[in-house]
Amino acid sequence: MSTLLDVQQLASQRAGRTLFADLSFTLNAGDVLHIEGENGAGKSTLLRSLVGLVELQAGTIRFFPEQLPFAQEWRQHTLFMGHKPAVKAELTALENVRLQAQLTAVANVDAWQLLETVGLLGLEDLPAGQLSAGQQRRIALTRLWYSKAPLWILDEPFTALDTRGIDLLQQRFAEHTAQGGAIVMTSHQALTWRPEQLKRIRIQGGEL
Ligand SMILES: Nc1ncnc2c1ncn2[C@@H]1O[C@H](COP(=O)(O)OP(=O)(O)OP(=O)(O)O)[C@@H](O)[C@H]1O
Repeated sequence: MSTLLDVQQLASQRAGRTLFADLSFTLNAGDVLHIEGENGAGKSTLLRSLVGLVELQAGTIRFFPEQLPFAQEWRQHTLFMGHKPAVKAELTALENVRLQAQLTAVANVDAWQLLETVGLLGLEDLPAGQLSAGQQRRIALTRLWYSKAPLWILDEPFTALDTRGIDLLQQRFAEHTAQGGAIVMTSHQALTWRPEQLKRIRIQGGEL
């Protein structure tokens, strides 16, 4: 079974408070890792640490393949989505989808097809700032339908989605893992889909 991510003995502190310590896990092809914990427990900090956006107090993170230089490595290997949908309010839905594809250097993306997939056809010409929170989330999530990255790191991807949106996203997760991808995600909601290879970590008061 191929390993995509190996994390050993991570520790993180914020304002002198230990969020987590001695955190180790390995992600293999097909794995879904669900990070759970109350507000402020440190879930986002952990995901941001994995992609180098937050400094760690201790630990090692190894992405595979290892032969790539680090700066390129996680970008080519990993898709990271933070908890706020990264859309530009002044651009239309269609322009946002195209811009996201350009920024991730993916060519030949059919933006219209993506909008249809996520249920936004008919809204393509509206500025994203005039769309609802769930509709903006759907724009951001279109990346998941063309990403070639095997490892997805997703902070609260279900936020603001309705039931159909959550089902759609979980179907996409199932396809991704069936093709050998892996997912690390936070969510306050239990998954309604039961992945074959589900791992769970709960961060609570600095304990795991
Ligand atoms: N940039 C920052 N500087 C200082 N402290 C921070 C910073 N970002 C987060 N924190 C603190 O780190 C702790 C963990 O925050 P984090 O966002 O990781 O929690 P979370 O588990 O993702 O919470 P939520 O469920 O509310 O999204 C919080 O106490 C927060 O105040």
